[in-house]
Amino acid sequence: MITVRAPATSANLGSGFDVFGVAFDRPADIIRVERAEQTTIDITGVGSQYIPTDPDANTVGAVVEALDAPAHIEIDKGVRPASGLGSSAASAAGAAVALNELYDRGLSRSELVPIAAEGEAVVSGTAHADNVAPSILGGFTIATASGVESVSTDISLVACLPEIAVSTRDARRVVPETAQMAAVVETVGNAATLAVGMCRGDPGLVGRGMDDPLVTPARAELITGYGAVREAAINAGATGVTVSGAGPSVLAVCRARDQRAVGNAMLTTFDNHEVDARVYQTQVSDGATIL
Ligand SMILES: Nc1ncnc2c1ncn2[C@@H]1O[C@H](COP(=O)(O)OP(=O)(O)O)[C@@H](O)[C@H]1O
Ligand SMILES: N[C@@H](CCOP(=O)(O)O)C(=O)O
Repeated sequence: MITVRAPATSANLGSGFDVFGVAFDRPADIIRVERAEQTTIDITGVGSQYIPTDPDANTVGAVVEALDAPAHIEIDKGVRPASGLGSSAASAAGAAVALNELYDRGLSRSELVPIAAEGEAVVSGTAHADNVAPSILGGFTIATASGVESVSTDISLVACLPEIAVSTRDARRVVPETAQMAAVVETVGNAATLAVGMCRGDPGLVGRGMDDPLVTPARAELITGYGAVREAAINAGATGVTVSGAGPSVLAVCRARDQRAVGNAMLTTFDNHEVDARVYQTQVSDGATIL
């Protein structure tokens, strides 16, 4: 049996829609795989009652197909589904790393990224790799059609998960199909600023580079209290705030000393809007580990 811990992730980071991602130190999914004639899936943990065990509908099933690696797969969910924290991706990433090891396929971590992304196509309709890349490689990742880059960095994060479910498939439907050139120029500038900030470990630059006029405004509408939560986090010291992935989690970047205040401000503000929430104080961390 092979056991892998695959971390939650946050994709987009505002200006990097479908491209940027970061790995968290927690929460994480635990994936156990054993060789079998037929693929079967058992699921426990947070939100497991909402996740299909049919391999054709579960993200890990697509990974089994792509690696031709039938197995009995146990998924212990630490990452709530429909959270904006890469829940479906964590399972796919963990399965890719685990099955590659179990069947001795010899693929590199980078080669596993497009394979795990096939799982995302099952649930959201698009094989976007911006969650599976950091869950497999760790750090801050840039996933494009021509490959994936990863840098490790020391950046503090606060992710606030409200008790609202937003499916990635639904949240992709509100993404505008066209964009004004001025908004594209602004976004490119912000994305470049963010990438430099990650490389320098500078939360001020990362936060400044998170602003996004293209996708985030439409997604923010799906999250009760988003505007007020964002403002409260900034007032508490966050250097940037955006929708995490497709939502409903809200992601803040800050200095380590401000993490607690930022998290409390976000929780209190969701509570003022009668939304229960929980907070993860985390930092950009390593990718999947074989235990
Ligand atoms: N292994 C899995 N883990 C989590 N969700 C899964 C898995 N396989 C399929 N799903 C389905 O994917 C959807 C959640 O994925 P998604 O909407 O992308 O949310 P998230 O942002 O949490 O990844 C749910 O409908 C869930 O049933
Ligand atoms: N780029 C994707 C990311 C979805 O992330 P998730 O954590 O919500 O699954 C998108 O924005 O649709």
